[in-house]
Amino acid sequence: MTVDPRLTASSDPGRMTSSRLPILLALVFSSLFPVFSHSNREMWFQDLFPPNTCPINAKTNTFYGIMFDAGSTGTRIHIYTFVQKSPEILPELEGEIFESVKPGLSAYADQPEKGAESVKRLLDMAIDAVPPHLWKKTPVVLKATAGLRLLSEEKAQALLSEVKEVFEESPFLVPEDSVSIMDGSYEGILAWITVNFLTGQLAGHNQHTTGTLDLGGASTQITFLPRFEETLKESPRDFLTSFEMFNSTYKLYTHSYLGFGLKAARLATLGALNTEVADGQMFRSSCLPKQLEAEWHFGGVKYRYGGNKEGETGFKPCYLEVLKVVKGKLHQPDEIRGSSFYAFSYYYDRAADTNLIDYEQGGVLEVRDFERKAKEVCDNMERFSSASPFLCMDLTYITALLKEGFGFRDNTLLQLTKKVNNIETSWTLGATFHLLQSLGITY
Ligand SMILES: O=c1[nH]cnc2c1ncn2[C@@H]1O[C@H](COP(=O)(O)OP(=O)(O)O)[C@@H](O)[C@H]1O
Ligand SMILES: [Ca+2]
Repeated sequence: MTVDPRLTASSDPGRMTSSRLPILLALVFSSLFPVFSHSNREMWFQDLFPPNTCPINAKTNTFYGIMFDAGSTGTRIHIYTFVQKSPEILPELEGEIFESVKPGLSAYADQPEKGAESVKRLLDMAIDAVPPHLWKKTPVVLKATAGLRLLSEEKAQALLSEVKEVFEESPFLVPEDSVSIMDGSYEGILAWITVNFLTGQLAGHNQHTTGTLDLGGASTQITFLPRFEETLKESPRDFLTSFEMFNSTYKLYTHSYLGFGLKAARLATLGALNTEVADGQMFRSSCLPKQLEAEWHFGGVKYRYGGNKEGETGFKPCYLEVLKVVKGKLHQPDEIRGSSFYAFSYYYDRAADTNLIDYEQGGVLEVRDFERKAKEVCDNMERFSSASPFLCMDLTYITALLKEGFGFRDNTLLQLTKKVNNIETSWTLGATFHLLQSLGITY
């Protein structure tokens, strides 16, 4: 078994990223709202917060937003702190407290109360982190992604309503719709907002925004701002979404492919996705070590899997297996071939696991680096036997997804990033902006 490095990184309860982003964020905010001056300072507030709550006479104050990411492999809490030092100065995103638990909510499909308990444990951290006098003004929201999308409506609803109860028993502000399954297109858009906000790209006129690639356990998203008319014309209608934030409208290309997350892809490669699993049934693959036989739990189901005892193993046969999962299944927008993208989640984790990038710093890779590493691992499985038995399959899937799925070139650049200025590159920050905007919360 490999240790998910994110687990160790996040096992320090109450870790507060000490980062302050005053300069960058003040820059971003002021460019987003360039007409700011003492006399028209309401201008930017009106965009972020409705005028009736504009803190024109507010003194220095801090406000918080709590966003839960109920992912397919884990549940995470992000507690964001914003500081507004004076009415003349724009609020700053001061920091983030981040913690996670495994497994994700969908693993509690048959025990919704237990699932809600895992949320409660994380929420208790927020009770410690947010000063009591601000509890009532601090919104708490949970958005679930692909894990819950794959459950039956009934099981998903049971989990969500247990979580809602936990929220309602808490001292925080519980907005309407505080617990829901997020639409896949929002997942992509909000991650794009987060990354481009944190890197200061939203400050200009959308000239240099960067596309984002998120590879979750159960689904994967691709999002970018099209530059060419062709892309707008040639893309399926539901891949293009207009989204308003910070007083700008972004017409983004975004799509979430359900069942194409890394762990769902393992099952698809094994031929076990969306099938009734018979008792004791064994799923074999040339992407796994020959002698391997083991069990794996995902989404509340137990799978038995193993290597091709007699048959072939290695990169070539593995690539052919994986290709069946992606070939012809994804839309390939021409314009992305020459662009560079930010990539995170499992792209990051697997690159870090195999020393393609530094775990803390991240790095820049070409698509072909994943292929090179996949060959190295798959053709020498015994050398990598201490790592996850799925390492070869995962790297091969990432290679096939990028090349044959999305149609990236071998030399397309990927910026692997886990954090920007000490803030997690997660859709949750974009979602928190959206939340604050809709609630008109400032302190
Ligand atoms: O806040 C975060 N920052 C960076 N990576 C994250 C964060 N939250 C989750 N991840 C990454 O997301 C991946 C797991 O995907 P997830 O469980 O969210 O599945 P899903 O998106 O398909 O529901 C892992 O690579 C994990 O490290
Ligand atoms: Ca996710």
